[in-house]
Amino acid sequence: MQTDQKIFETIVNDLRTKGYSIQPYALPDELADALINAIVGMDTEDFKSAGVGRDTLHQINHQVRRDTIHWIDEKSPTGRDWLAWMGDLQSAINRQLFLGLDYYESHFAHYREGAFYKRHVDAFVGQDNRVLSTVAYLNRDWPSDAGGELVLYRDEQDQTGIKVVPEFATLVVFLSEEFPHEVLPARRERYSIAGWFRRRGGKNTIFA
Ligand SMILES: O=C(O)CCC(=O)C(=O)O
Ligand SMILES: [Fe+2]
Repeated sequence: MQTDQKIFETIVNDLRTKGYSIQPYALPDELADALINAIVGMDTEDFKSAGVGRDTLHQINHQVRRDTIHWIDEKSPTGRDWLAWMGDLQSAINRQLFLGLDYYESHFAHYREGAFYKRHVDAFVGQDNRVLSTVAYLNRDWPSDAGGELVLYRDEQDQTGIKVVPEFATLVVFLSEEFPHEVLPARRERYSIAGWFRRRGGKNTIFA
């Protein structure tokens, strides 16, 4: 069992050398358990169809994504624990990479059987202040033939990508502007938390 600090250190080093990090068993068991219990215990009306694009461009596009989402806040103890843990990761990243991250937003996501999210980037150069994307998975014993993998592409040209199985407690972190990615159709219900570390009012210049 690795300590949180050790995991954060590995993530920081991965981000520095590759711009992304894939960490199985990253979330503390207790936290991941509380999160999956929270998500499964929610009513379906607590989840909204997810949109595409920001602000005025925000629209629901079922050709692009079919997940439903629920934003996480500090009202519940589990929400607080999650945001505190990601806050510790934010501090570790800022200490070593000087990204000046000052805000983290995240939502539960539920992909029903057959749901997907087509290839996209989470932020556009100069248009957004999303610096790092994060995805945490909450599916115990995900079968190898169940699909639902995240495919992370190294750049616009990459058509092969790196496949990530959405297995319980795995955490993925990557530079939002750099890595196109998609979610392949899942053959069973798929639960995750997608989130973004942001820097208000500033562009990402460190990796430019
Ligand atoms: O669930 C995943 O693996 C990725 C989700 C995603 O790309 C997003 O919500 O922007
Ligand atoms: Fe995404």
